Amino acid sequence: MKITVLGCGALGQLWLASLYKQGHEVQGWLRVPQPFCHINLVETDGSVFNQTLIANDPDFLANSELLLVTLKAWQVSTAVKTLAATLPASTPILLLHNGMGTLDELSMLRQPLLSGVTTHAARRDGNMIIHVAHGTTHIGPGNAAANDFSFLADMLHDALPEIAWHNNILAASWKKLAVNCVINPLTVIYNCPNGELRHYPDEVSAICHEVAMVMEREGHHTSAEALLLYVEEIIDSTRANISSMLQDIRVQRHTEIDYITGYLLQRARAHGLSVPVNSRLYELIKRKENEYERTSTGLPGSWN
Ligand SMILES: NC(=O)C1=CN([C@@H]2O[C@H](COP(=O)(O)OP(=O)(O)OC[C@H]3O[C@@H](n4cnc5c(N)ncnc54)[C@H](OP(=O)(O)O)[C@@H]3O)[C@@H](O)[C@H]2O)C=CC1
Ligand SMILES: CC(C)(CO)C(=O)C(=O)O
Repeated sequence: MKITVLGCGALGQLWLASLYKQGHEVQGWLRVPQPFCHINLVETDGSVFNQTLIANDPDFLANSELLLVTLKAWQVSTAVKTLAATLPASTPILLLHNGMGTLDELSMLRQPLLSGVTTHAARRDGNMIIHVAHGTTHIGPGNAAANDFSFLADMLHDALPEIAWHNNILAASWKKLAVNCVINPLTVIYNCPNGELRHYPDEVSAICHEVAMVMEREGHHTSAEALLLYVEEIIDSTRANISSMLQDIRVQRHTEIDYITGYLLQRARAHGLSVPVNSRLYELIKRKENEYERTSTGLPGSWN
């Protein structure tokens, strides 16, 4: 299959390497256009994959059979809209990122739109990408045109297992959103690895209660207790991790808070619900972000 991967960071390079090894024709798409991108990946077993692939070729894009988007949530909408003008109307676009809200931002696209969340872990170390842990990628249709694309799950599974297809991907996206609403802002506030959140059970529980309330109103069957159990499991299984939001704050990068807690607040407001614990966390993270972004311009607006 001919595939363009938009965003050649940690997840992007992992997918480019995996798809290339499976025999697919792949190109990367970089923010600053270049004819080639370099893939330097250290696999979980220590093996190294080095390959130079073509990049930013508009003819390749115009003939692509899949656009795989591995950008941060706040980078997605503008970049995808730009590429969608060249992409065939029948080519599916798969969004893989933390947070929610991009499907709404891209609802005008004519292409089949899919979305997904993953528990694979990869991180940058200098000019290398380290595949830290294998996981499962949950994907499903994000608009009606994508309902018939479950065959993509098999193709992607052969390249980078596990892949799970969901007819209702929003349920999986909300579960991941709940995890990120808890772990990401709290690890920033306490400046700690994920596992230390075990010392803050009241806050973890209060966030889960608010998220469960909003999820129920959105039509997803859940309970605060079920969410709490799930979040506690992830806190334990990722106990040594530095969350992506804490990493972003530490190096003064824009965070995904607008698409995580910000999205929750937006949906809560639409249902007339009050979520004071999450509102406070949102304000605290935005204040930290503003401390280093005060002078910069051109960043996307927030949901709030
Ligand atoms: N890494 C992981 O283990 C996991 C990541 N996720 C989620 O997946 C998403 C991607 O994460 P990750 O790969 O770690 O992020 P990275 O920041 O490593 O990768 C994003 C890449 O996109 C590039 N980029 C930014 N804007 C554009 C643009 N307009 N056109 C082309 N490229 C662009 C960035 O380049 P530059 O830096 O030059 O701007 C960067 O290389 C995030 O939502 C993250 O939360 C979820 C689970 C696990
Ligand atoms: C699951 C978790 C919290 C793992 O660190 C994550 O998705 C992140 O850091 O963004």
